[in-house]
Amino acid sequence: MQLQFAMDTLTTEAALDLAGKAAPYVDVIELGTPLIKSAGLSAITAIKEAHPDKVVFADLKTMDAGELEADIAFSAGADLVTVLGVAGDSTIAGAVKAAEAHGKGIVVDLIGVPDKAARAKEVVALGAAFVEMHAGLDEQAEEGFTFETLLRDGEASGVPFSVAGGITTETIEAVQASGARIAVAGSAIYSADDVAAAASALRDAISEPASA
Ligand SMILES: O=C([C@H](O)CO)[C@H](O)[C@H](O)COP(=O)(O)O
Repeated sequence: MQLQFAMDTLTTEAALDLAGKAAPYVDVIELGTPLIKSAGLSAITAIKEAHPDKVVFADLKTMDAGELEADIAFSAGADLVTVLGVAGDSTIAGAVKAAEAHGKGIVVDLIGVPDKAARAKEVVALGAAFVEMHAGLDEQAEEGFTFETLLRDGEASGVPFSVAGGITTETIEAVQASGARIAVAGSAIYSADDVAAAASALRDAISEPASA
């Protein structure tokens, strides 16, 4: 299983600093939605130029204009771009068309999708590289939140999936056991006093070596 670092910070400078500290321990560097909205597409270019050996993930969460939005993110340097699973099939198909033109990939974020396992099958059939079983920051803050359902949905989907939703060193082993391709960790790394140590601890908690 691979480790993805989601940077929900607001400036390119902060993102470059975080990425520099965490990069030795992670496979995928994600520019979070708030970062891209705040700093713009140039933040994607800056991260890719600083880390050309890493997979750069642009969390656009596109809902419409799939081909256009994906195209501008790939042109800026992204390797993977997200489209929302609640978007229409034509939006996802358009984003996949842009990915094919660039030789890159679309990830469908299933945040807010009621039946994640069923939608996962549909969007992979449309050409998505994989899906993200995701509970967002607001859902995580709701009373009684548990991400166990994300793991069950991932297993039930039968398609390649990542998991995001407040993953920590205490929970990452369960994510791996679910068969996830990638564990996405944001606040567990960027909110830590020692960012490098937090990323390293998550890496150490993954028992199998990183694979492509
Ligand atoms: O995608 C995310 C969220 O919607 C804000 O952009 C987070 O990056 C994702 O949830 C991972 O972060 P943590 O939940 O803090 O691990």
